[in-house]
Amino acid sequence: MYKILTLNNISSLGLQRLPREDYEIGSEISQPDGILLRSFKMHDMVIPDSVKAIGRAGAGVNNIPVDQMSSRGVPVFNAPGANANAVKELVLAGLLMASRNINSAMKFASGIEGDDAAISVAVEAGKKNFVGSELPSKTLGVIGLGAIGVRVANAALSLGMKVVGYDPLISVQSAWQLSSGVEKAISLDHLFTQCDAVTVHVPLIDATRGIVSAERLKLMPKGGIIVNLARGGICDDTAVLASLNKGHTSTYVIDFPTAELMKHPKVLAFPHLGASTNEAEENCAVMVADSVRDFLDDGTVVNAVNFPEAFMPRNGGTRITIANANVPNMVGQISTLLANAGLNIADLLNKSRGDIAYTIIDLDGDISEETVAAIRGINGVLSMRTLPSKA
Ligand SMILES: NC(=O)c1ccc[n+]([C@@H]2O[C@H](COP(=O)([O-])OP(=O)(O)OC[C@H]3O[C@@H](n4cnc5c(N)ncnc54)[C@H](O)[C@@H]3O)[C@@H](O)[C@H]2O)c1
Ligand SMILES: O=C(O)CC[C@@H](O)C(=O)O
Repeated sequence: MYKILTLNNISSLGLQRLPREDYEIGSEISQPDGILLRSFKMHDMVIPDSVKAIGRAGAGVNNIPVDQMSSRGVPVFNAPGANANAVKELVLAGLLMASRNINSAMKFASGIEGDDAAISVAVEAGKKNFVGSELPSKTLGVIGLGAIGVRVANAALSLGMKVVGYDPLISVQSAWQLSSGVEKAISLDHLFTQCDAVTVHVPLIDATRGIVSAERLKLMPKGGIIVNLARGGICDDTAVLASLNKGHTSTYVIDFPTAELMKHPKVLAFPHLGASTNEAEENCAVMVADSVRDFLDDGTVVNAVNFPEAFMPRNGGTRITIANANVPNMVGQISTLLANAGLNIADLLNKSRGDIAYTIIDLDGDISEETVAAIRGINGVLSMRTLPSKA
């Protein structure tokens, strides 16, 4: 029986992927084998040694101490692309709200008093204050062309916008999905110079912190719109507020409000709503529950942010899995210990990613406690699991 601790509400459709005869799930579980979460901040939490896998029902993993988990040989799974459409739709909503002054116009409308005739007069007199502009007359810059950025760029093109993209690390899959109509910016500065609106879709990491800076905001034409549904910190909020106050930037659409941002009239603050659709919550929960279950049951690794992909069909015998530092002769040392114990290797898979290597070995016999301890004792082994044979 595996124990799963949930740190946030996880869609029941996802939790149903973990059969109750094999999985105990709850928010108060001690010594869990796995953790499922959404935006819970794990950095200040003591993560029990019992934890073998962490599943983030979403895209961003900046709330999880991924490096610490890597050093313990614990994979962190996420749900790539599972909420991308939801975020894309809210980005488009934000762009439309900003370019048509929808928020201020609605506030104006809801403040009108009087009978129907008076309202009609006030509406017709007041609407001139909210004249907007149409998307096809504008250029959108998309920073980060991953699951969300590609969808935003393609959708904006289909709405008639000119679209300029920037992603020096774009994946082959994203490059295939990106419309050929999206122009490539040669640098971030190049992008800001050309764009009336800029939207960010990058993870919050050292390299992306503050990339929307005072200097870059100045490169944009007057009246620009900034959209940040990625993470607080990617835009320098102080610089954006200064630009709003000068009238250079017209609107800041943000999914990560702060006290200062919320009170600003030119800020459209959403309550971290990008992924909050039934569809996205279900997609994320199902995807990540499947990854955690496949890892706990079979040692399979799919959609981990810190481990290589690894899948080997079960051959029926005992399976061992080992995560170790990606240095020479680890597999050699492991197989020597198995041979010394008289164990035959029926099948073996070894993959690496960055500093981590991961090995799955199916054995013809049962492994003893002594051999497990000897493998765990090899310098560089981060974690080891023994999975019982499967009929
Ligand atoms: N508001 C929400 O509810 C919500 C929902 C989902 C995701 N997000 C945020 O959006 C981010 C992106 O999500 P995604 O699903 O598109 O992720 P993704 O991994 O598919 O895409 C991220 C892209 O950023 C690119 N990138 C990385 N560093 C870069 C840099 N320095 N400059 C330019 N590009 C860079 C990568 O190459 C990749 O293509 C997540 O990390 C998360 O923080 C927010
Ligand atoms: O879980 C959520 O509601 C938000 C998730 C989102 O921020 C993500 O990074 O996927």
